[in-house]
Amino acid sequence: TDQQQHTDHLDIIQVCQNVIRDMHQYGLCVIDKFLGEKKGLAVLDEVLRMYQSGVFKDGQLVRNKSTNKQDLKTIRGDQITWMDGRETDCSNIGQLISKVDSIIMRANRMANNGHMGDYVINGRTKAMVACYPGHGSHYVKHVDNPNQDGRCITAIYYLNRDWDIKQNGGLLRIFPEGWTDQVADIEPLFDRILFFWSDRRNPHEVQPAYKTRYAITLWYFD
Ligand SMILES: O=C(O)CNC(=O)c1n[nH]c2ccccc2c1=O
Ligand SMILES: [Fe+2]
Repeated sequence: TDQQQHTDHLDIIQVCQNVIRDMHQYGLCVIDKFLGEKKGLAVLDEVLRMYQSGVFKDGQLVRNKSTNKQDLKTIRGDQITWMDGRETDCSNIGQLISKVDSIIMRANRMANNGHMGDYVINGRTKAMVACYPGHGSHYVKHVDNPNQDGRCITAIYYLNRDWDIKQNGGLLRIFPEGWTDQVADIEPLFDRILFFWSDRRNPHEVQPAYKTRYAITLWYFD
């Protein structure tokens, strides 16, 4: 209905204003209930089906001090697969990607007074679907784009229902440059999306996860 389209349109504008404000103030932005339960579950189903089909590349081997003993054991880190969202039976992932695209592109236009970091976003990577298989799999502290490879915004959509950070770990901790002794702790909760500047302003780490942890990441270029 055009009433529904009207409210959807207002939602998008509201979301874009939040993204512009938070990116300008904090260099990061978290939005919950991004797709809504129904569409979020549809995306999760497609990711789980892909994971079962074995298309994910095996995560790199990570040496990991085991919790109790000091001996080093190797565990598998993140397992990933790349997709453009046009694959068969992945239309919901495709719709997610289009929604993130429209928000980033619109926010970039709306913030023409350089409030989206003075970038002119003109493209993005494919979508990287990542699975941390649990058993302590993690990602060491890093910067996504340390050497000006063109990526300026990281967008991560999380798919983890009933995630209990105390039991399951897998916290994303960002160490925003310029924040003295403060960090941003982001739980990888279902239907949550996170945006942050991809460069040295946002070193971050994925803390050890003890339950399978899924996320879809897009990097936008300027
Ligand atoms: O999942 C998260 O909360 C954050 N995740 C990351 O920062 C992250 N960053 N860079 C990567 C590069 C290759 C494969 C996986 C990754 C990866 O999960
Ligand atoms: Fe990262």
